[in-house]
Amino acid sequence: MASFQDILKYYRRYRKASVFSIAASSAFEIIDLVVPYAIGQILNVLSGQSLDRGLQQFVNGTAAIAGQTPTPSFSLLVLMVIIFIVTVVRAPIQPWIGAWYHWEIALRARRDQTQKAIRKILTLPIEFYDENNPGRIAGRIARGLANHTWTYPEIAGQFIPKLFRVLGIFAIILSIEWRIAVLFAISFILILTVSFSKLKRLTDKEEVLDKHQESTESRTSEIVTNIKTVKAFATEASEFKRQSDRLNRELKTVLFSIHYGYVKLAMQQRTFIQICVFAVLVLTLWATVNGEISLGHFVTTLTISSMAYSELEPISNLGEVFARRYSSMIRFHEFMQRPLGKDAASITFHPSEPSPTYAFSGKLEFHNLSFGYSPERPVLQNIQLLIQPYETVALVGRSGSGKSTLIKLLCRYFEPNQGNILIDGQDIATLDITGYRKRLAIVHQEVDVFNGTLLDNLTYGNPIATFEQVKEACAIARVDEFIHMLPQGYHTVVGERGVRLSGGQRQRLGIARALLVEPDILIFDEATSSLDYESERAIQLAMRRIQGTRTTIIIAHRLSTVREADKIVVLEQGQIVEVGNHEQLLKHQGIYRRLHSLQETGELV
Ligand SMILES: Nc1ncnc2c1ncn2[C@@H]1O[C@H](COP(=O)(O)OP(=O)(O)OP(=O)(O)O)[C@@H](O)[C@H]1O
Repeated sequence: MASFQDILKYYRRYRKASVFSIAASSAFEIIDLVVPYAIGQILNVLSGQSLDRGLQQFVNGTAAIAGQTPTPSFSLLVLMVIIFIVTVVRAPIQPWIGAWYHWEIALRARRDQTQKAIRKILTLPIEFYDENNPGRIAGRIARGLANHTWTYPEIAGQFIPKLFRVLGIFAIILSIEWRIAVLFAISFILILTVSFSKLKRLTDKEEVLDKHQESTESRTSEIVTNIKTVKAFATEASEFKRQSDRLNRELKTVLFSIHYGYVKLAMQQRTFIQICVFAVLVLTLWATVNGEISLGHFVTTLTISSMAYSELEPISNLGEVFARRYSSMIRFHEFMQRPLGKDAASITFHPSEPSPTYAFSGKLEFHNLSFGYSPERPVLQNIQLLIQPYETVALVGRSGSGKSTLIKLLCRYFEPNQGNILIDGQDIATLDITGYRKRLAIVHQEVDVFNGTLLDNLTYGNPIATFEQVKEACAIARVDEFIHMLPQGYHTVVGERGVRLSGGQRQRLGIARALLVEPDILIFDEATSSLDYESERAIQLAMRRIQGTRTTIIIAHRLSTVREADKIVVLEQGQIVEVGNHEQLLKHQGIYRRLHSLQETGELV
C-alpha cells in the first residue's frame, strides 16, 4: 500500500534544494509583514506617539552611526528605507530563489519519475499486460506524474510559506496584545482542523471517483483498440450507453458528493473567518479606545490579522487541491510498487554496461520441465525434449495444451517450477537475460508495428544492420514482393500514422526483422494462423528458406505449416505425447493423425 511518505519520497533526491527554497520562500513571507508593522510605526510618529522600544533603539543606533540626531523625521527616513528594502530590493530576488527552485525541483523530479515509470513498464511481468489494458496503465501514470508536478510548487512555494507567514503574524499580534493573539490562534487552529478533517473525508470520495474514471478511460481505450469488433457486432449504441452511464455516475459522484462537500466547506470557512475578523476588529478597537494599544498598533493589528485571515482561504484551497490530487498520486505509487517480473533484476538499462555477447549453436535440451501459473494447476509436466542445432521443430497440440507456455519458459518470461532448459549445455537460468534473449527471435501471430519507416521497423532489433543485410533478410522473408507497392519503398512510414500493412505483410516484416538480429533460435508463434492461403504460402516459402540455417521452433495450429519440420512434437495437457516427423506420426494412430485428418478432410479418424 502506498502512503503519504511515498509522495514525499518522490522529491527525496532534491531534499537540500527543497529545504533551502522552502526556507527562503517562508522567510520572504515573514519579511513581508515588516511593511504593515512599519506603516503602523509611521502612524505613531505622525500622530506624535513613540516608536516601539526595539525599533527606537535601532533608530538611535543608526542615527549614532550616521552622526545624526534621532528626530521624528530621521525615524521616518529609517522606516522608509526599511520598507524600500523589503519591497523594492526584494522584488527581483524573490522569483529566483522561490519560483525558480520550486519549479526546477518539480520538473527534475518529473523527469526522474517518468524514467522510473518507463523502466517499470519495461520490467513488469508480461502477464501484467494480459490483465491491464494500455489505457488504464497510461492514464494512471500520466495523471500521477502530472499531479505530482503541479502539487510541489503549490505546497513548497505557497502552502508551507503561508503557514510560516501566519506564525509570524501570530508573533507580531502577541507582541502587541496577547488577548487578540489567543483569539487569533484558537480561531485559526479550529478552522484548519475542521477543514482538514473534512478534506480527509473528501479525499476518500476522490479515490472512488479516481477508480470510476480509470474504468471509463480503460473502456474507452478498449473501444478504440477493438473498434472493428464493436462495429462488426453493431454494439455502438450499447457501448455508448455503457460509457454514458459511467460518465453520469462520475458526474453524480463529483457533483453531489465531492463538489457539494467542497462548496459547503468553503461556505462554513468564509462565514467563520468573517466572524473572526469582526471579533478582532471589536477587540482591537476596544483596546485602542481604552488606551491599551496605540493608534499605530491598532492599524498594524487590523491589517495583519485581516492579512492572516485572508490567507486562510488560499491555505485551505491548497489543501483542497492537494486532497483532490492525493488519490491519483497514491495510485501512481501503487503502480510503481507493483512487483517486478522475475527477469527484471538482470535487465541492463545502461548502454555503457553492455550485457555479454553470446553465440550458440542452437542445441536445446528441456530437462524434466514442469510449470504452472498457479501451484495448484500444472500447465507443463515433465517435459523432456532434445532439439539439435539447426533443427526445425514444430510444437502442435490442442488449444491450451501448453505450447505457448513452453516458449514463454524458453524466453525466460517465467521460471520453471521444476527442471531446466539448457542451451549448448548451459542452463539458461544462469545466463545474462539480455544477452541470452538477443540470441532468440520470435515472430508472433500479431506482429507489432511501431510508428516510423519500414526500415526503422525492420532494423528494430539490430539498428546497425547494413542496407545489404536488410535487403537480404527482406528477400528471404519475401518483404521485397510488396515493397515496390509502398510509396517510398523502405522509407515509407508505417504504423500508427502511416501506411497500414496487411496481416501477411506484417508477418513478413516480422520475419525479416527477426532474421536481421541473426538469432540462434528463431520462433514462429502461430505466425500463419490468421493468414489467407496466399500469404500463408509466402510465409511457408520463407520458412523453407530459413530451414537448416538455424534452430527453428514453430508453433502451429495449421498442420500444413509444419509438414516439413524435422521433428514434430505433440503436446497434450502439458505433456509430450508424440514425437516424430510428419510421415512417422501419420503412421502412428495418435493425436497428430487425428488432428491431421480433421484438418485435411474435416473428419475424425
Ligand atoms: N498468464 C497466464 N496465467 C494463467 N494461466 C495461463 C496463462 N497463460 C496461459 N494460461 C493457461 O495455461 C494453459 C496453457 O496455455 P498455452 O497458451 O500455453 O496453450 P497453447 O497450447 O499455446 O494454446 P493455444 O494454441 O490456444 O495458444 C491454458 O490452460 C491457459 O489457460
